[in-house]
Amino acid sequence: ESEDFFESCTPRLDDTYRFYLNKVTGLDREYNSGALHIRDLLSPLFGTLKESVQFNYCFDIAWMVKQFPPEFRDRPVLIIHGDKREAKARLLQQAQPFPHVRFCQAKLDIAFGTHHTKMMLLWYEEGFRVIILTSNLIRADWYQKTQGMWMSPLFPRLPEGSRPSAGESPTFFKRDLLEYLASYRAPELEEWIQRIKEHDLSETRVYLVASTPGRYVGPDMERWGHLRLRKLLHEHTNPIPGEERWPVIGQFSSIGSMGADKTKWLAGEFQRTLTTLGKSSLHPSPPIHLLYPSVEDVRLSLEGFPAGGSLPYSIQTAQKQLWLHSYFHRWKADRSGRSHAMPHIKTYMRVSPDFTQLAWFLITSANLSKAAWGALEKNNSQVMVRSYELGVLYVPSAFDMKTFPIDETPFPVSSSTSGFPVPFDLPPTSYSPKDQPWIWNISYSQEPDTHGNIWVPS
Ligand SMILES: O=C(O)c1cnc2c(S(=O)(=O)O)cccc2c1O
Repeated sequence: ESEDFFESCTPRLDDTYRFYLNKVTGLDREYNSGALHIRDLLSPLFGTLKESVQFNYCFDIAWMVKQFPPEFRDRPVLIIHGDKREAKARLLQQAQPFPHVRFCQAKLDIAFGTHHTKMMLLWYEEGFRVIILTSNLIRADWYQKTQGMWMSPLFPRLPEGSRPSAGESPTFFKRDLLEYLASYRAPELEEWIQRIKEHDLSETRVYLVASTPGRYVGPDMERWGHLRLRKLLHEHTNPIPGEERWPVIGQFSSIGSMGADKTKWLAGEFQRTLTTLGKSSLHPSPPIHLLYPSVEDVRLSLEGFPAGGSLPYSIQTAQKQLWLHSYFHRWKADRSGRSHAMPHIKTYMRVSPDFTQLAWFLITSANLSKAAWGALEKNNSQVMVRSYELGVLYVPSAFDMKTFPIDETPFPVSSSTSGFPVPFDLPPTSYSPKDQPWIWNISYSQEPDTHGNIWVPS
């Protein structure tokens, strides 16, 4: 059957978790075995493309078109973006030479909201595939950064006349994806909602964790953002003896305003979510490790200081929350050969005290920000979400396991392990007293970066 054909001749991919890193230019080949470039994702080896949708934040349309193989380069592409006014005009102008590229502007009616969601809907002759990822559609995001993705199986078409609810997965991924797409209330997405209804998504083993802008009350509060994550952890994980010693890890590439102290959001509602395990009413305070690159990590990276152009932590925000930086750990990823490939991936997880097991793992577009995850308001009777975000949650119960063993040597990829390929080194490395978090709008001119340059933002 076509899936076997494609799986057999696609690059040898571990397809237990379907979690992949982007290829990084300049690494030993072993560290890119099992990693994927955008041209791999769009290759005929994964399907005979008919049409696609690209949800993203930042686009280089001419570069994107070139990533499709020649035989698919004129297939219709729908771009879902959040640009308005002049930015929208510039984006549409980029596609002037490409009549097969169309646009849909996502509604952003709440201030400071952005369309961060990164997803590919790929409609093939053979069926349908979904990819949820962290990379923008620009060359720099696919060159020398650490990025990740979840790639769905090939979803076959349902037999004619199947009920729309057919093809549902044990994780209700089909219902949840359709509800997310419906939340755009965009006419251009109607035909895609219909197409997905006609396919069998039953092999999906991840839960969708999405954010869509709005103010939510009552049961709607648990549909999006961190309260959605809390609900999934409550329902689909189990309490662990000694769970107060199981650290939480948050890893991200940008940081919003967290308030004057940790009780305002991070150690309050957000920590309550990240420490949820099953229906235990305990509210443990396990260690929380936050991974965000230091100035030295950026200076010594493959890209050098320009890597910091995608780590937009501003001095205006940082100076209001110096308390946050005591949680920070460096970006160190020798296990994937990516210690010098700055992270644009975002991951959150709960690990065992000896860092050999996972209680759950999330890859998402969501950075450490209230805009992305949502914040409770009105005496906790309402939650406000500003941005579109999208990620997938792995829980052991969806893989008939109690916990995920961690694969400490994920590269070169090998089909033998059943371990989860956590992309960075565990345990995390705390900042040294001299380390400072990378801030993108101040100067660094004391020591040159790997390219011999200094950083003087305009
Ligand atoms: O991937 C994204 O969704 C995303 C969003 N925003 C970014 C910004 S900024 O809009 O916050 O200034 C600055 C640099 C990189 C960014 C980025 O990579």
